[in-house]
Amino acid sequence: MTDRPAVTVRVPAKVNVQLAVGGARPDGFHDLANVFLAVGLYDEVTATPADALRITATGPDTDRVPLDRTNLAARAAELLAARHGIAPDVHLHIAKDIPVAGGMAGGSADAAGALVACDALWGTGATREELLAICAELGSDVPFSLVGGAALGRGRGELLTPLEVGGTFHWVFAVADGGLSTPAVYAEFDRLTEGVSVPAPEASPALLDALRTGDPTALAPALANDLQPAALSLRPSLAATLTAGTTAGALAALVSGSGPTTAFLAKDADTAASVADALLTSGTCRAARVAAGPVPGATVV
Ligand SMILES: C[C@@](CO)(OP(=O)(O)O)[C@H](O)COP(=O)(O)OP(=O)(O)OC[C@H]1O[C@@H](n2ccc(N)nc2=O)[C@H](O)[C@@H]1O
Ligand SMILES: Nc1ncnc2c1ncn2[C@@H]1O[C@H](COP(=O)(O)OP(=O)(O)O)[C@@H](O)[C@H]1O
Repeated sequence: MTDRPAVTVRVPAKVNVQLAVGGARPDGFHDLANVFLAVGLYDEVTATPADALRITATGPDTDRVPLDRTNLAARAAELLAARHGIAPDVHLHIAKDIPVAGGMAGGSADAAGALVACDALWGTGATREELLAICAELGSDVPFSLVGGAALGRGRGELLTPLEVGGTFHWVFAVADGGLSTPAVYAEFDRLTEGVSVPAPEASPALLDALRTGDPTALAPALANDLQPAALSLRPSLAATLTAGTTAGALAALVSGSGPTTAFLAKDADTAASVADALLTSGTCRAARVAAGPVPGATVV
């Protein structure tokens, strides 16, 4: 154990403003055109010197977060330590605010946060390229949690091209009871598209233009999630949440990634606040959170 000071890293959630899904690949993954936007809901990962690897977590629903070595933050610490030939001795505390298993990449955020925090604590001096390679090994969404902002993810989502965004978009996120398993949602996508020829996934030019100009009224009709029918099939009650948000004045509504969190684009911050109130009153969700994006990725605080 050393007397190095603790390092805290703040990492944002994401919403997929477009999630175009291709057919299943031989390795079981799906090729994507995944347009990520980082939004201002955050987990914080604090790395403190310790005699062994230990994970703790506080926040809503942390009873559903594994505290053993299957936690993505623990796996991140182990991968970084192994590459540098050191023991992964660290206490990682996760202050969770991103919904668990909610389609907002909370576990990926914790993995990226743990990587940056351990690199700083241990002085391993990993390059950006090395960090991105470890992120891709940990999960398809983890590289984006590291970089934040907005990006197009190709391949299984890990091959990122940063995107220009010309303004701030205001969102409401309706948190559902319980989570949805990402593999189960992709499997339901496969079931629903069986016998159908699934086109190669492509980013929508209209959507990329709307991001560039920062215009929410242009972004709204371009929002698209190919996993939404699968998420709704597994969780039909989400349809009522989507309707409650658009009735309350959201420009558009969609399932966030694999769900079950639903995302509502508002024209401004005031509208987002009133849509959040209406969603809560509707009784169709457990919590409603407002957040804006884009925001930066994993950042030492
Ligand atoms: C759907 C998305 C949209 O951004 O995120 P969530 O909404 O779950 O946060 C991602 O594709 C989830 O990424 P992530 O959660 O990192 O997935 P991984 O750990 O890499 O893979 C978990 C499982 O999801 C499926 N999977 C994931 C990515 C991909 N391109 N094709 C897939 O089929 C596979 O069944 C895989 O075994
Ligand atoms: N640090 C972590 N935080 C949350 N979940 C984690 C973490 N590490 C592993 N998991 C597991 O990953 C699953 C997916 O969690 P999460 O990343 O929050 O959702 P999603 O993939 O929908 O964005 C959880 O159900 C949990 O079993």
